[in-house]
Order: sequence, then structure tokens, then C-alpha cells
Amino acid sequence: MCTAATYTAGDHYFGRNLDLELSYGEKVTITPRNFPLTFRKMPTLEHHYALIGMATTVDNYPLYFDATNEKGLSMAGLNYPGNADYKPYAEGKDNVSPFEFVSWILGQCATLAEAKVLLDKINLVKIDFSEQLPLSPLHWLMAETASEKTLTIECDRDGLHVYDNPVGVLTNNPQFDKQLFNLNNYQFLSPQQPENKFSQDLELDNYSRGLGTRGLPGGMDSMSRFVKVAFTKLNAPKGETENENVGNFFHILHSVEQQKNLDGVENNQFEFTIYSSCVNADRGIYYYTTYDNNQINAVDMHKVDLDGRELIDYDLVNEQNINWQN
Ligand SMILES: C[C@H](CCC(=O)NCCS(=O)(=O)O)[C@H]1CC[C@H]2[C@@H]3CC[C@@H]4C[C@H](O)CC[C@]4(C)[C@H]3C[C@H](O)[C@]12C
Repeated sequence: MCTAATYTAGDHYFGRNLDLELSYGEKVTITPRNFPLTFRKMPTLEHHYALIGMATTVDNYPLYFDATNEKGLSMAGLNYPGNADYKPYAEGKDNVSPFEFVSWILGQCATLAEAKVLLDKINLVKIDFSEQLPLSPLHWLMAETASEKTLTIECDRDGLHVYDNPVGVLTNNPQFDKQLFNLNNYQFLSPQQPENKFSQDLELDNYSRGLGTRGLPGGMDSMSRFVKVAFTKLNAPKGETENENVGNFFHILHSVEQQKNLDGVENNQFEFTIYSSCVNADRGIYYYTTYDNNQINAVDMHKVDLDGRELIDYDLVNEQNINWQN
């Protein structure tokens, strides 16, 4: 499972938790403007916007889990098993495989409006990267820096759905419209102490702080995480400085962090939050924490030559770095 979110406080921030039981050897990866981005059924993009994000690189091809381009358009792919349904090749459409999707859009679009033009023509074609790396069932969150708007993109059995996402969060199943509908059930949540609407015939006491949040879901499951991260994000403070806002953003994502041993999957394994990312999409800085390293690490795309032709990647810093004070 995974969680992605956006947050605006002066600048625009975008990020995700990657929750899984294994690592794909992912690295923070910069694709400069002149690295040829190839596609199975579409022409190569010889020149394109530069990208920064988390990717596994196989045969010199960056497979992005989440990324942001130099114009601040961002995308994250999240698991969507049982619903994602990719299509056969379709004549007259832009046939893009899901593993190429992030690079295809972010390589060419600066805004959601531009992305929508490409999405109108797209066919998410079922072509595996390789036998070892078949397609995974994903859906996507997309955000821009021109506004606080976000989109959710899901390719179901009945076709492609592009939803306006008024919450700016995404988790996993079920379909996005159902996740959004489910928020109707949580109107009672409040950052303030409750008033007694139970009965006027009864005196009730606010015996603890935080009673307005009683009933906020805390499960690892994707519907619980959707509600929790939406509530946390929509009530998040907005700070004055970059450090404050990056901190605020990680607090939002870490509210739905999966601790080890709580979410069992097959073969006696457990899913956990491998990394959490936070991109300042206006400035092209990719911040991240990992399960084993709570310190915030950062890679700035503008500190490398974005006109280059070769991928540039950074190993994740996974060691806990404790700041000893004596
Ligand atoms: C698994 C992850 C989602 C986290 C999650 O939700 N885990 C729940 C597992 S469970 O459902 O609970 O069991 C997703 C998120 C992004 C994905 C990569 C995207 C690029 C590339 C696309 C290719 O087509 C296949 C290989 C590829 C490297 C992908 C591998 C994997 O699919 C990634 C890491």
C-alpha cells in the first residue's frame, strides 16, 4: 500500500510513502533534458523537461515511482490491484505503457491543462517492461504548481478515468470516487473539542483533549489511510520557512506511516514504509526519509547540469544518523 499527498504553503509540495515488503533498488534519479526517453510505441523524446524522482533504473531506463519535472508538474504511481486494467494496442491513440507513463507526461507537460490534452489521446497499453518486470497495477496522483488542483488517473475495465481530486491525497483501493464518497462518513471529525449533541438530557464531559478526533481511522488499510491523511493534510498548519514546511509535509505523510510487523502479506513478510518523499515542486528539491533513517535528506535538481545526456542517481542514505549532544 502507499499514500501520496500534496500540500501548499507558499510553495507547492508533493510526495508519497512507498509501502512494500521489498526494495527495487530505487534511487533518487535525475533525468536531464537531453537524455533520450524512449517508448515502445511512441517516438523518442530526444529533448524534454528534466525530471527528478525516485526510480529503479534497468538497462539505463528510469522506471519512476514518483517524479516532478522542472516546471513543477508531479506524478506518483500507487498500487491499485484488481482494478487497474491496461488495454490492447489501439490504432490512432498514443499507446503508452504504464511504466512509461510518468516520463511521457512529465517530459512534455508543464501544467494539468497540458497533461489533460495528452490524457485525451492516451491508451495505457499492456506492454511489460520485461519478463522479469511485468506491469504492476497502478493508479496515479498528478499535481501542478500553477494551482492547488490535483488529478487522479485510473484505468479500469470500463476505460480511463481522470478525476478532479479536491483533497489532494491518494492511497490504494477501492476506486477514487468511492474513497471520496467515504469522507461523507467522517464529517463528525474535528480538530476542536466536541459539543454534546448526543442528548440534552445528559451531561457529558470532555474528559480528554483530542475528543474531536475520536473515530479517526488508524488502520493500515487504504480506506483508513485515505481518511487519516486527508484529515491531517486539510488541517495542517502552513509555515513561514522551507524547513518548517518540509517538516509539516513529513508530519502529514508520517501520520500514515506503516510500522514494521503490522501489515502482514504473503510468506510471513510485512509491508512497511520504505521511504517517504517530499518534493518542493517550485524549486526542484527532492527530500526523503527512509524507514531506517529519520533524518531528512535532499537532492536539488538545479545543482546538476540539466542539459546533460546521462542519468544521474543518488543512493538512498539508509543509516540512522543520531545527533549526539554530549
Ligand atoms: C509496489 C509499489 C506500490 C507500493 C504498494 O502499493 N505496495 C503494495 C503491495 S500490495 O498490493 O499490498 O501487495 C509500486 C509503485 C511504483 C511501482 C513501480 C513503477 C515503475 C515500474 C513499472 C513497471 O511496470 C513495473 C516495475 C516498476 C519498477 C514498478 C514496481 C512497483 O509496482 C512500484 C514500486
